[in-house]
Amino acid sequence: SSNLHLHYLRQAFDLARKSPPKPTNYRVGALLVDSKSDTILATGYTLECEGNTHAEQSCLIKLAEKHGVPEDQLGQFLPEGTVLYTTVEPCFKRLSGNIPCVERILRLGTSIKTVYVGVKEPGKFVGANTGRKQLEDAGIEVVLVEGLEREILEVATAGHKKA
Ligand SMILES: Nc1nc(=O)c(N)c(NC[C@H](O)[C@H](O)[C@H](O)COP(=O)(O)O)[nH]1
Ligand SMILES: [Zn+2]
Repeated sequence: SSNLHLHYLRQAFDLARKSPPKPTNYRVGALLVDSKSDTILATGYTLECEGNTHAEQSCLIKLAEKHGVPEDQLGQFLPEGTVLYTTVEPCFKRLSGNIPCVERILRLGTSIKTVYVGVKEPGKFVGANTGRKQLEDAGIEVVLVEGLEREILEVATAGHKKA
């Protein structure tokens, strides 16, 4: 139901506000949820984990650490109904050259079945984000959850100089 999605997206939004503002990225929050048991498997926000990390990436790193495996081996430990909530859609390209989160999601196989997104990525850094099609082509559903767009973008761009 949409208010359940909004409930989790609001939690992701609260996480985004913990991210240190930078002019070169967005402040994003994310959650991995087991939709079958309604359990939060991991939380994450931009720059939470060591290095130049994304919110989604931080969720995966933390959960992989919990299971004692490298991030790219996490697929086997994710329950069937795992879903990802992220305030900004997963990146498909990063100006830093780091592995994009769409690729991090795809290499886990089909364990993540749906990605719930608060807003599409603005074009500022990498132009139009084509990640949604990559996910859908791999059988992963991408759902835009409406209602927090303005707040999400305000927090995401807080480190950018005012236009
Ligand atoms: N979904 C998402 N989660 C994040 O945690 C984050 N920071 C971005 N941001 C997307 C943006 O395109 C990249 O931040 C820039 O392309 C710079 O790349 P780096 O972040 O330095 O690797 N997007
Ligand atoms: Zn990313």
